[in-house]
Amino acid sequence: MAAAPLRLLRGTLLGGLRGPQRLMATEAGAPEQLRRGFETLRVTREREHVLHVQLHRPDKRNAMNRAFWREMVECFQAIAHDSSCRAVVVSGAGKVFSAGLDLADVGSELLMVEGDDPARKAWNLRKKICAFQESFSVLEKCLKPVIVAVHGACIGAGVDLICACDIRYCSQDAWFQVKEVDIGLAADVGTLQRLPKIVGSQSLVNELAFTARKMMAPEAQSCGLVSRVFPDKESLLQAAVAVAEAIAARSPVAVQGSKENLLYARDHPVSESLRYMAAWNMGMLQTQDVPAAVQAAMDRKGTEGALFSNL
Ligand SMILES: CCC/C=C/C=C/C(=O)SCCNC(=O)CCNC(=O)[C@H](O)C(C)(C)COP(=O)(O)OP(=O)(O)OC[C@H]1O[C@@H](n2cnc3c(N)ncnc32)[C@H](O)[C@@H]1OP(=O)(O)O
Repeated sequence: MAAAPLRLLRGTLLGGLRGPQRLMATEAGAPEQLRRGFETLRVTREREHVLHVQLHRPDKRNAMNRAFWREMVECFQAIAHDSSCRAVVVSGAGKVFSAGLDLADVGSELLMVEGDDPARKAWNLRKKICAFQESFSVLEKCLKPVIVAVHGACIGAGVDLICACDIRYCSQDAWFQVKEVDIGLAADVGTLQRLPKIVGSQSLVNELAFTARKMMAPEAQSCGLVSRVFPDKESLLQAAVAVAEAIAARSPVAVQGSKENLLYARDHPVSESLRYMAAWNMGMLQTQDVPAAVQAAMDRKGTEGALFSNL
C-alpha cells in the first residue's frame, strides 16, 4: 500500500479518509505524543477512526531496540486516550514483520544488571522484565481493538507482540518462531502466557517453545494463531484496514466493552465473568448508542445508518 502524499488532516476528517495520512501537528484531537511522532514507529491515520502503527526500522528488520520498547508504551497509551481512534492496525515496514529483540542494543543491557548483591541485582532485573512486559500488555490495556498484519518473519519478541493483539492476519510468506530458547532464555514478555490460550494445543505450544522451530503461515492458520491468510502484503493490509473500518463503524461503547469483557473472560471463571459483565453493562447499556443502533437495524440501514459519537 503506497503512502499517499501528506495532506493537512483538518477538513478531510469529516469527509472520511481514503488513504494513509501522516498525523500532523495541526490535527485536532490527536494526543500530543502521537502528533510528535516516534523514532521506531510510524503512525498514520488510514480512515477517519482507524490508526495504522508500523514497526519502522526496516533496515534492521524492525528489531526491537531500547527506543522501541519505550515508544510502544507511549504510543498505545496515547492511542488509548485518543477518543477519535476506534481501531488500530499494526504491521511491519520493509521485508519482514520483526526480527524480535535487538540483540545488539538490548542484549547487552540484559546482561549488565546493576546491584550490590544478588538480591538487588535480581530486583533490578525484575523491574526491567516488568517494563518489557508492559510494552506489549499496553496493547491489551488499550481498549481499541488491535488488528496485526504479519508478513515475512515474525521472530521471538515479534510473537510476544502479536499474542497481545486482538485479531491476527498474515500473508502467505509469513513465518513464526518462538526463538527465545535459542538465545538462552524462556520467553518472558507474553508468548508463554498468551499463546496457550490462543492456539488451544498445549502440546504444540510446548513444542514451539522448546525447539524454536519455524511455523509457516498454513500451520499458523490451522492452529488458530492467525485467523486469515492473504496472498501478499498488499492484500493483507487492505483486509486489515477493512476490518478495522468495519469495527470503527460500530458503537465504540459496544466494541470497547466487548474487548474489556472478552479479556476478562479469558482470565476468569465463567461465573465471575458473568458478574463482571452485569456490573459493566448496568452502566453501559444506558448509552444512546443502543437506541440509535436498534433504530438503524429496524430501518434496515445497517451500521452505516447510525452515527456514534467518540468515546
Ligand atoms: C526481556 C526481553 C525479553 C525479550 C526477548 C526476546 C527475544 C527474542 O526476540 S529472540 C529472537 C532474536 N532474533 C533473532 O535471532 C533474529 C535474527 N535475525 C534474522 O534471523 C534475520 O535478520 C532475518 C531472518 C530476520 C532477516 O534476514 P535478512 O537476510 O532479510 O536480513 P539480515 O541481513 O540478516 O539483517 C539485516 C540487518 O538487520 C539486522 N538485524 C536483524 N535481526 C536483528 C536482531 N534481532 N537484532 C539486531 N539486529 C538485527 C542485521 O544485523 C542487519 O544489519 P546490518 O548488518 O547493519 O545491515
